[in-house]
Amino acid sequence: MSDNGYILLVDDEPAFRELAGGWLRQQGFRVKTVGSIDEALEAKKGQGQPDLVLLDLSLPPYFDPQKTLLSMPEFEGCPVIIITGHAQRELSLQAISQGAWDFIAKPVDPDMLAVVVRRALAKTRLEREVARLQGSATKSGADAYIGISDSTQRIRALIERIAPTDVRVLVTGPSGTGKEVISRALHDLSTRSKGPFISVHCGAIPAELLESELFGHVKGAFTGADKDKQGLLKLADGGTLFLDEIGEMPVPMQIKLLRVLQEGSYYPVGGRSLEQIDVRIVSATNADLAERVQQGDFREDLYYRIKGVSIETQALDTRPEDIPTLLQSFLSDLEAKQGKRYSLANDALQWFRQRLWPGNVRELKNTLESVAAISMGGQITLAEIQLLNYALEPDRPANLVTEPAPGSASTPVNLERTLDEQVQALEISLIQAALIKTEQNKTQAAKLLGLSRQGLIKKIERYKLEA
Ligand SMILES: Nc1ncnc2c1ncn2[C@@H]1O[C@H](COP(=O)(O)OP(=O)(O)OP(=O)(O)O)[C@@H](O)[C@H]1O
Repeated sequence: MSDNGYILLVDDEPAFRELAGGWLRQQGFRVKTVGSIDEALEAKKGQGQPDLVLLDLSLPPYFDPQKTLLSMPEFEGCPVIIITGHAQRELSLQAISQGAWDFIAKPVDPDMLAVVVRRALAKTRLEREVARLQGSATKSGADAYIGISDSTQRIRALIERIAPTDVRVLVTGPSGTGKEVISRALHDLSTRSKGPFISVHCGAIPAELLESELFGHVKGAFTGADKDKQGLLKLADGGTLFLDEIGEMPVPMQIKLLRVLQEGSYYPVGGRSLEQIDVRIVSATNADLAERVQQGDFREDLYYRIKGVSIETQALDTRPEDIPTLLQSFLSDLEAKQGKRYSLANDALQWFRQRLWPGNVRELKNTLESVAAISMGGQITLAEIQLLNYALEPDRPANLVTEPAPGSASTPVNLERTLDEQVQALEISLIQAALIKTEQNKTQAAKLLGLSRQGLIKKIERYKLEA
């Protein structure tokens, strides 16, 4: 079961602890229940700061209407939701004015509890992300890869783990999802960060030029080679060579690259003296390389050489919760660049969230920049979006909008059905939406959903979704 957040429930009624703890666990939260403030402090020592505290209002001395109403310095920075009896409504309102996030009255309605808890946790997540972004005016290292979704956070953690090692990395995922951002972050956090980061777009260089671009050439090697020229491999010496779109590298070139990776040396085109280099290779592709290997378009031995650790990015449409933080970060970049303030109206934010982004973050960023460019006084509203002729109707299929990813702030809560049943229903509707959008193209649909093609086919079979 996923970990949607860690909740500390403090209540002196054992029956309530058991019941509410059970409901919340069913919703995928990690819950620790304790009967007193002292036990809560002990729990904090053992298990660290919770993401949320649920506190029975009647527990002294933390709630004292005569003094500071709510004083929990030990839990600073973490939202506190007060649990009250009916008679304590006035006090609860006072507690909120003193900094509690919300209150909920006993007898507690499980649906309401889950909604209030999710809202509070979403707020903490956002606040932490804002603080993180503000703390890093120029984002570097893993922080440059922005977002709050589970998959983005996992990728950031992975970058931090593997960057300092010299392991080769293959970054896969749809176009515009930040594969180059990740590769750059791997370099910035590595021991090679003072060395060069050289990026080669293997698909953009004509096949006949790629060899001399990578290996360099000596004077007279071919018509037009009127002087010696260093290749990109040499330029990357002591640093990182980023091979973008490696899936598009012509097979004869793959053989030559394999030799370099095996031996750490190569001959420039037309040259006789062996060049030694020390580079870390990070590769990226939006193709399914394993499939290419099977089709004979990519050499298996090279595939295993470059693979090392794989990082897989997800299509933006599978993680819409990243959109607000990405927009916020891009707007701060624009502000820094242009020395101008921007603000994004709620209706505009909503529009960005409800649109599908087949071009992923690249398209999101470009659209935001276009809209910002024509905004009056930095105010970005639906009017600017309309002026640029974007359709205003949300184009995300209704079930993708109204049923956000499990664990996001507004997931509808239904305790009549088990968590597994609800997760399955959500999976089915997302798969159906992706198949409709891609006109039943399983490879595209799998990409959209951030699954492997094989993974999608298994799910289609399991849920009997074949048309
Ligand atoms: N998580 C992210 N955080 C910050 N910026 C991002 C993120 N993802 C993408 N971007 C931005 O989106 C644009 C495209 O990113 P990038 O070039 O890294 O994508 P890519 O996956 O390598 O695309 P392609 O496969 O087309 O080369 C860049 O401007 C990049 O800064």
